[in-house]
Amino acid sequence: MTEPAPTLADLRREIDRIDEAMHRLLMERGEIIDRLIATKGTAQSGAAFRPDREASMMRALAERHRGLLPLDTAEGIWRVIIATFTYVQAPFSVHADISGGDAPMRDSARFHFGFTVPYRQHDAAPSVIAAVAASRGDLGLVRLDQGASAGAWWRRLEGTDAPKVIARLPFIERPDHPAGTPVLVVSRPLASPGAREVVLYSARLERWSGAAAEALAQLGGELVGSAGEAQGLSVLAALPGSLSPSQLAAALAPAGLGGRPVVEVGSHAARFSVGG
Ligand SMILES: O=C(O)C(=O)C[C@]1(C(=O)O)C=C[C@@H](O)C=C1
Repeated sequence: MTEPAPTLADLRREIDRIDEAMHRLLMERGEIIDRLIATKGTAQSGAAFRPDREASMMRALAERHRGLLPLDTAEGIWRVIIATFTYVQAPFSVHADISGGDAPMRDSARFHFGFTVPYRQHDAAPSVIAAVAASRGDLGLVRLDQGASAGAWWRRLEGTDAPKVIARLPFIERPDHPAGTPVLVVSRPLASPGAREVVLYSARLERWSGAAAEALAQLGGELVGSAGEAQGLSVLAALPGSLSPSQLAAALAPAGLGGRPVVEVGSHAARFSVGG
């Protein structure tokens, strides 16, 4: 005798059972977060965001994901869960540079931080960085694909107490990501060390040089920003964290590196992509 096919009501009961279990697990997750606040000392630091932990959680999610549910949805759900549990530990706002348009920045902010976290618009990156510097634990989002028109905003990150880059979004890169605008996340310097697989440096070049860009690429690095300044070019360079600033300086030498020291302005987890 073959089993009778389940009825619609049977299948809906299964869905209700799963939904209730998921909801109970989320509430249980909230209880763990409640205990974590004391262990982590969130109240003292005023900032709960741990980008290195989040990058590894998002990577694990992408690696185990299977089945009918699109990865976009699974990623979006967990972004909202993690961001909201960050927010309930210590409220923060997300400040976005919308000089290249509000829509992609709003999509990125909402996808990665949900709707509970306030979204504040700024007409340029320096104003985002100033807002972050004046806050206790806010995050700033600056677009990476605006070219020279955005100016050398990363120079505002120079100095020990100045905000720093702490993450690059999206955590899971892929073609057709629903919020795939490349964005750097800026915060006040983290109390605990963040991810350092990629370290970002601000430097001044005398001129543009293809040979320098090529040497940087051979080290596994890249120029992620450049903008003209009074004498030469201000650049934002990304370098694997295993390499030293002197290796960066040697790679950039064909471009006439100089005028001021190479300065670290932040770091983030290794970029991770799926598909494509
Ligand atoms: O692991 C932590 O430190 C947490 O605060 C928990 C949690 C999460 O909800 O999983 C929230 C915020 C952090 O950015 C990372 C992860």
